[in-house]
Amino acid sequence: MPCPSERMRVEFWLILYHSTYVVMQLLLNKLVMCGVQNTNLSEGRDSLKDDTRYNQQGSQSLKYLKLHFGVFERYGIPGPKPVFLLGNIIEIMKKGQLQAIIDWRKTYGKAFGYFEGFTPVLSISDPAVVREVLVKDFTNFQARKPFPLAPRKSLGLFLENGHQWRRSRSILSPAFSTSKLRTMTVVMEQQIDKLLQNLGTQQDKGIYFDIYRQFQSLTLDVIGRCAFGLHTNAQLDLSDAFLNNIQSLFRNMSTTVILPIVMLFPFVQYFIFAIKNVVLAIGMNPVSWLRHQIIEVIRIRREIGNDGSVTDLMQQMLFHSDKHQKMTDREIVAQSLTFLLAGYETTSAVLAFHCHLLAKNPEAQRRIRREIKQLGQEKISYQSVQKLPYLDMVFDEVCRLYPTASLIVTRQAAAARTYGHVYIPTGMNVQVDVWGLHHDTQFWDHPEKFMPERFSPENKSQIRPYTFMPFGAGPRNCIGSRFAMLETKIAVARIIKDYELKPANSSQDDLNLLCRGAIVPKDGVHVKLVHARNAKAG
Ligand code: HEM
Repeated sequence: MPCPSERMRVEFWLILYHSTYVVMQLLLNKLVMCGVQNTNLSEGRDSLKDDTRYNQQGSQSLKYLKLHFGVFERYGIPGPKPVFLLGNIIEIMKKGQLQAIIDWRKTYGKAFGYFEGFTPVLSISDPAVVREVLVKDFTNFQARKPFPLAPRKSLGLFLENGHQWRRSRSILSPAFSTSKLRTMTVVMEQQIDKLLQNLGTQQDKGIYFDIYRQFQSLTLDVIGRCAFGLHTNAQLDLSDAFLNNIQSLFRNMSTTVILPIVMLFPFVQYFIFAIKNVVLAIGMNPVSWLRHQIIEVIRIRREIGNDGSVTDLMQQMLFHSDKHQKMTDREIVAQSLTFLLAGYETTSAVLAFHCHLLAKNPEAQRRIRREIKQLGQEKISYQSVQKLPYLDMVFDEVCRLYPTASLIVTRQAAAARTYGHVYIPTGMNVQVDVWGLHHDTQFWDHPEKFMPERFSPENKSQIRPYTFMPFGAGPRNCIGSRFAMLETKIAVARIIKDYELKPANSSQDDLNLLCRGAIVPKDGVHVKLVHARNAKAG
């Protein structure tokens, strides 16, 4: 049942929709094509543009819209019936995007179509089709689904497409090489020391506290320092300006009223950009604040120059040896923002999900602790964390149960394709339903149970390819996956070595989840820490 505030939100949107409808009608004829361009469904050989009915009636935008909203029906793709102009946005807003997709998958199966407002999306959770889209036929699915409200220029790696994406990916990939990661681990370890100090204070108090908040500060300090040499101090100072601006950016993302409007009427973003530029110019926006900080870092780093002593992401962008590979300041700002946000949000959620599941599974904690003991005096570091096979299994199982980035594995078809029974029209947006794949009883025994043994070396080889993808797959997979795994494993190993995690409420089996790009624990993860030497021996 939606809570009253959610209901009020839905009602607010309906009223807003009706009151703007008349105005929209006046604008529709001229502007509908701008919106349609956003989905690219009108571009391509067998798309709507080639549809004979569209050609006869294309000049009449209302009839065009009917064809647009009939795309799945026309191609025999099952899915929830879209409401004219609203698509399936009401259900998405009522339940949240993740829950809506989970429910639709139960009804319509492994390939179904829905409308994110105006944008048609084909959800896929058939591993054979997923393999084609993400890997084998990647050249046809290089682009991501457009993100409503994405800036028009300087998108950053996550949203870039085509030549720009290839260029950025080739410049940025070396920043995550094994030797660079080894260097970054030293910075991670220093920040994890601070986390442990903070946890020590919480343990002394003997109270339940939200450990997710601690992880948000940790991951910001880690990515800030490892990637840009930024001296954020989010762990020791909760009023750290970086932390506050990033938190308000994500808060705005999940509560903004603008996003659903743009989903319904993509052309509205052209007006919003004009307003946004004014807002940015007067510096009232967290993005604007973050941009200014990054510009300042660029200035300082240029002044210091490249003495070869720092080899982070910023250095990679500023001082690339190949002059054709040098990035403009505008590009550097966009890439930096992308990495700052990606590094902060996903990893902190994954750390929090680890604590939630480990707190409920004390035997798993004991096994990790025993494994760490076998390291003897060896410090938990880049090398030693690779020698903890059970921790690896736990990491995979946590990411299977809570694939925090499952809603961002999207692509757009450059040309139409048919794989088995699944037809993907030109320009169609494809959402790989990672959550559905990770929780499918066809591929996993008791998928809702926490069972790290599924990922033991013997069992791992039995896992069907493309049913487990916490970091996506193919050439566009997560560029920061090894960085995130290292940070998570070192932090979890250090915590479990010293502390036993106790769940705040053992009867609360399911976390409330919130989708705001990544899937995060809505109300945090509340635990209590008991010093490991006082915990019951296993
Ligand atoms: C546990 C933490 C993380 C998870 C679960 C995660 C997951 C993902 C997923 C699922 C994708 C989309 C892949 C696809 O479409 O096939 C992605 C893309 C991306 N991730 Fe991560 N990520 C994590 C941490 C990070 C970190 C720490 C960074 C940066 C240091 C990062 C930077 C990026 C970027 C830039 C992309 C876009 C890649 C492209 O389009 O070429 N991620 N991530």
